[in-house]
Amino acid sequence: MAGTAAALLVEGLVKRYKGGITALDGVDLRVEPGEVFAILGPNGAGKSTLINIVAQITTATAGAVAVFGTALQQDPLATKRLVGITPQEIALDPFFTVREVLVNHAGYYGFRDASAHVERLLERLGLAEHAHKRTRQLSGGMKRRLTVAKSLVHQPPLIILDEPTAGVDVALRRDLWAFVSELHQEGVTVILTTHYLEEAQALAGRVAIINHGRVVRCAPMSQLLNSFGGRRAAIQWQGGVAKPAQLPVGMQWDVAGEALSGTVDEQALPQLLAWAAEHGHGVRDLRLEPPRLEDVYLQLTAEG
Ligand SMILES: Nc1ncnc2c1ncn2[C@@H]1O[C@H](COP(=O)(O)OP(=O)(O)OP(=O)(O)O)[C@@H](O)[C@H]1O
Repeated sequence: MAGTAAALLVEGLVKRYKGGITALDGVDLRVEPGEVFAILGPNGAGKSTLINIVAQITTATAGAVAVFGTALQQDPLATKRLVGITPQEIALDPFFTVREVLVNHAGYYGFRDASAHVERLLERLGLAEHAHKRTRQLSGGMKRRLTVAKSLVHQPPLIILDEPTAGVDVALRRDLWAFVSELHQEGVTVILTTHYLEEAQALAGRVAIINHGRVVRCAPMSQLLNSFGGRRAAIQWQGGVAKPAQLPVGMQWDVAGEALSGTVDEQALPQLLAWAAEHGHGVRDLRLEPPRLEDVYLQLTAEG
């Protein structure tokens, strides 16, 4: 049923490395065509292992992977053509020029005349003026751009970006994500990992949080944020206020006694304001922010 096939289907995936480390401990995931899907988790959670299995850099100990209905184990070559993967570690041949890297990579996928697409990628990723340079002459950020371009040279319908913005400056991060959004609008399915949670919150429609090789939560972003009861709150008092004996959990009193901030339970805030009114403490400023992915993430990964 090609029409209803998931862009990526992962079932019961297990990976045990030699030496006994279980990096994936039974992972199930289904990413629909056209989604932007974030896979998040602490260092060592198993994200890269999962991506490396899909990229066929490493093999699974157990479980199954299918891309747009094609089983990786049955047809590894066809699967490879359907996915473009930007690995976390940059590995580029130092002796080729930027343009050669892309043309050669297109050739590897059987594209004889990929020049128009290669030129478009060079242009769009800000690499055109560096196209004649050997890769060893590139800055880290430029290498990162080239790695992304390389993963797109065969025009795959699914792209997987493993921390594409690790160690790159703000301008490039913004640029890369704008490009990813463009690809998404063109219908490409995007799976990404990042430790910049605000970026994941802005981009992804759904999120899977992985910890210790297991999916601890998989949900639409809005659902995940709404499930978190806490709100970020910051209060400034009119003048100094002595710290109350019972402070709401998750809030900090500043040293001067003029402000209170932190993550507060929804019920605790009215109680705090009632306490302030009772004691005649005026509120100079009160700010409430919607929950952040970071707060939900920290809660879920701490429980794991
Ligand atoms: N080639 C390998 N041989 C042995 N153990 C490995 C290998 N690669 C990864 N591991 C281990 O598997 C576990 C998962 O690592 P993985 O790189 O998949 O995590 P990650 O979620 O991508 O982490 P990060 O956010 O740091 O990139 C870790 O304990 C790691 O040390």
